[in-house]
Amino acid sequence: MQAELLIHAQWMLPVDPEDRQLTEHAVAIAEGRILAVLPSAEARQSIQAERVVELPGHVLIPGLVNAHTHAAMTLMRGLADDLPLMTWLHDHIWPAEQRWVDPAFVGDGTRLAVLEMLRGGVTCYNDMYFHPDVTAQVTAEAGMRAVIGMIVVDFPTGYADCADAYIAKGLCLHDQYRDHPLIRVAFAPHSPYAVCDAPLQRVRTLADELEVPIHLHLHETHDEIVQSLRDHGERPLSRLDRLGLIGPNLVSIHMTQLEEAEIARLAETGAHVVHCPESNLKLASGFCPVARLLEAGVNVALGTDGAASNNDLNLLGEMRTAALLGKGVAGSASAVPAAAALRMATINGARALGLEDEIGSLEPGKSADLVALDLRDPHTQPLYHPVSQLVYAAGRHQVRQVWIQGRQVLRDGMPTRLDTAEIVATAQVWGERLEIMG
Ligand SMILES: CSC[C@H]1O[C@@H](n2cnc3c(O)ncnc32)[C@H](O)[C@@H]1O
Ligand SMILES: [Zn+2]
Repeated sequence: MQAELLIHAQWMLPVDPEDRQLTEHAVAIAEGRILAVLPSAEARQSIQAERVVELPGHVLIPGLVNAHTHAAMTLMRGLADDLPLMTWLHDHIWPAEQRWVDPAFVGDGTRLAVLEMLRGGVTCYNDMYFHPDVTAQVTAEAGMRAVIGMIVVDFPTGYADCADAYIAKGLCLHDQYRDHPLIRVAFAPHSPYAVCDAPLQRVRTLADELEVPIHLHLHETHDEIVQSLRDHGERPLSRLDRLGLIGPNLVSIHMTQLEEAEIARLAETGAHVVHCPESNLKLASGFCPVARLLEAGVNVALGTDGAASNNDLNLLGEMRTAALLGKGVAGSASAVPAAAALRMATINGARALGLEDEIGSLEPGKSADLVALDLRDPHTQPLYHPVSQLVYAAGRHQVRQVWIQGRQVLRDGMPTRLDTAEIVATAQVWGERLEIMG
């Protein structure tokens, strides 16, 4: 068999249906796709490769999927800490966005986010932010994969002035990226409290027509439920159900407030949940019942949320937090085991975004989106189970090599297509501006 690239790793976690932990295996790649996953000894005999990479002491995993973020908010990292959601949003973040967010802000903030995520082994992210055309362009230039939100809110911003205008701009973006190999789009109405019934119904119709996901914040806090009961006489999930939005293309973010019947409804309709444990902890929003959702058969993915409420875009850290918090919330040490956390950060994210056939596991036919971490550091030794070291002990500095569609975007810890010094210097200029102008 001929391959362009053959990667031998000491350990491999393919995130296949059996959750295998492989030793001394190789991945053969051609035209950006995985041709085969096989024992290294066999690969050395049967595969003629143009390039061979040896990774002793490394674990090879599928690229991580950050299933919910606001990439450009990296420029607001640390701007308003230690506040509850509504104070944080209304008194700090939304005023700062009205003042500062323009295409230049989004371009520079997204570049910083893409750099941070690639260095942390994230190869695909699901975004919701203003000027998504800029987010898409910066991401594609960096060779990264993303699902870009066609955002909708009822209020005017520098990006659009009413819900119909947001939708119109989103549809242009959809047309622009129709056949792009790395960029997909999804509808991203902010939340049930920021979008009224008519545009939500329009989003549902268009999402069905275009076969794209609907990505929105949902049941993030107890206050959101109280407000919906007051304004609509029903809980947000019930309102969305009545409007026809609950189904297999719904990607619901947060879900910290859930009753048993609601969990059953999510399972029955095939809706997805994205758990953002660190943002939920930092804003004291509540606890997503991850173990109960998984048990009920709901697909649960993982997201960081934006860097203004986390404050990093570290999906390795998010896996660890999800595994630890999942046990605490369920009152069971066997809830959300390491392998489940890894599934949430890979294949479950891919499934939520409609990319399950393309990414999320190391299986023949899928895109070669791969991450290698060096586990020879003292704090990941000795090694009994690679998945345990990966989820409970490894850090982002151990991410050494990253490929997306077989193209190397991180080599020996250094980005191949981004200028780190320039991106950091630009972020510092924005920091000074935001700090001085208030
Ligand atoms: C319409 S662009 C996205 C919008 O969402 C805001 N945002 C960031 N994090 C959260 C969160 O956890 N809950 C609700 N809204 C959030 C962001 O600042 C943008 O305005
Ligand atoms: Zn969010």
